[in-house]
Order: sequence, then C-alpha cells, then structure tokens
Amino acid sequence: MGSTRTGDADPQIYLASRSPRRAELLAQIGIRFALAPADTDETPRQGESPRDYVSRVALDKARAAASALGSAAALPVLAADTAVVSGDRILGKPRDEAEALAMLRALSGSTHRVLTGVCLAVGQAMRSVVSESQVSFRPISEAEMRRYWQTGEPCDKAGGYAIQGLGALFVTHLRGSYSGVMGLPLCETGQLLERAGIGLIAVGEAGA
Ligand SMILES: Cc1cn([C@H]2C[C@H](O)[C@@H](COP(=O)(O)OP(=O)(O)OP(=O)(O)O)O2)c(=O)[nH]c1=O
Repeated sequence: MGSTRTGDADPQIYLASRSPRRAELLAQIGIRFALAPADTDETPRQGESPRDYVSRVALDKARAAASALGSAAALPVLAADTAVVSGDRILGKPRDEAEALAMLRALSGSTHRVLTGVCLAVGQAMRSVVSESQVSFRPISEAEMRRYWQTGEPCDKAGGYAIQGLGALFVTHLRGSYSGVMGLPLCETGQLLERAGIGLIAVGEAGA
C-alpha cells in the first residue's frame, strides 16, 4: 500500500489502481504518483445504470484506498473504473475463454459504449466525472476471436479487448476519448487535478 513508483520521488497524488494502463496514462501527463491499489466489490447492483455503476465503483476504490492509507492519505487519491456497455449489458473483465468469446460476439459488427468513471478524493471531498465513448467494431470471425483470446490480451480488460493493443484491429470508428476507453480519460482527469490545485503543462517540460 502506498508504494512509490520507481523514480517518482515526491508524489503529488496516490493512484488507487493495479491497472498498468492507468499508471501509463497518468505518467503521460507528467503527474508524479505513488500506487495505493484498493480492493472493492465490482458487482453491478440491481437496476444500476452503467453511468451510476462506473461512478460508484470509482468512488468506492478511491474511498477504500484513502481509508487504507489512513493518516498517510494527505495527498489526493485518484481512482477509475471502466465498463464496456453492449445494449444495456455491462461487460466487465471476462473470467474465461467462453465469457470472452461471448463478449466479442456481442461487440462484433456493431457499436458499443465505453464508460469510465474517475474519482478524485481530496480529504473528505470526492469529485467524480464520467467519460463516455462510442466504439464501432467490424465483424470478427469465430476463428479470429479464438486466436485473439489465445494472445492473452482480453483477460484483464473490460469487454475482453484492448484498444491500445491487438484489439485496435477490430475498431472501425471511435467517438469520444481514446484514453477513456483505455481506462483513464486524460482530459477529464486533468480537469479534476487542476481543480484540486495540481497544475499540468509545467513551463520548461520537454514533450514526448
Ligand atoms: C475497453 C478497454 C479496457 N481496458 C482495461 C482498463 C482497465 O484496466 C480494465 C477495466 O477494468 P477496471 O475494473 O476498470 O480496472 P482494473 O481492475 O484493471 O484496475 P483497478 O486496479 O484500477 O481497479 O480494462 C484496456 O486496457 N483497454 C481497453 O480498450
């Protein structure tokens, strides 16, 4: 809990996440952070809308991390949750090949939504935002789906694919936030951080 990333002395925030994608995206905008992953129940509640779901789970993750840090949580705590929504079904991370293939079948040749809830806890104050994107997939054959599963990429990704990986081969159209689909919408996250007094785009910083 609260382990500082190598090279990130003097962190500005805690990132309540085990997702390597979220760490990568946060590093992309130059934030210094320490990892403080939290365990929470990610089961959707009866009748909960996808927006309410990602918002609640992101808040639960931030709250759980802040309470585990206790008095060490002097820094803001950032958490996020991503769900792929096909029709009105929330697709989480597939537990096995059968579930992954069922998800890919549902996404094949159609358009789905990707919702990412982000929560920034600053002391007792919780600020949240939800990013929504639409992603269209070309038709995917059964053989392709099986080969894709065997790459190992789908297993820890909501909806069973990664837009930043081989999953990009299926995407014909994206409307919304690429970083949001990947797990942390950077525009919205940047605005939450700025509101908490954490400045971005420091003068004199080199670009990528
Ligand atoms: C749709 C999609 C999801 N994902 C990933 C982002 C998230 O890591 C994961 C969604 O699961 P989450 O439950 O949101 O996050 P997580 O359990 O991986 O990490 P945390 O510790 O923060 O709770 O799916 C991609 O990497 N690319 C994609 O294109």
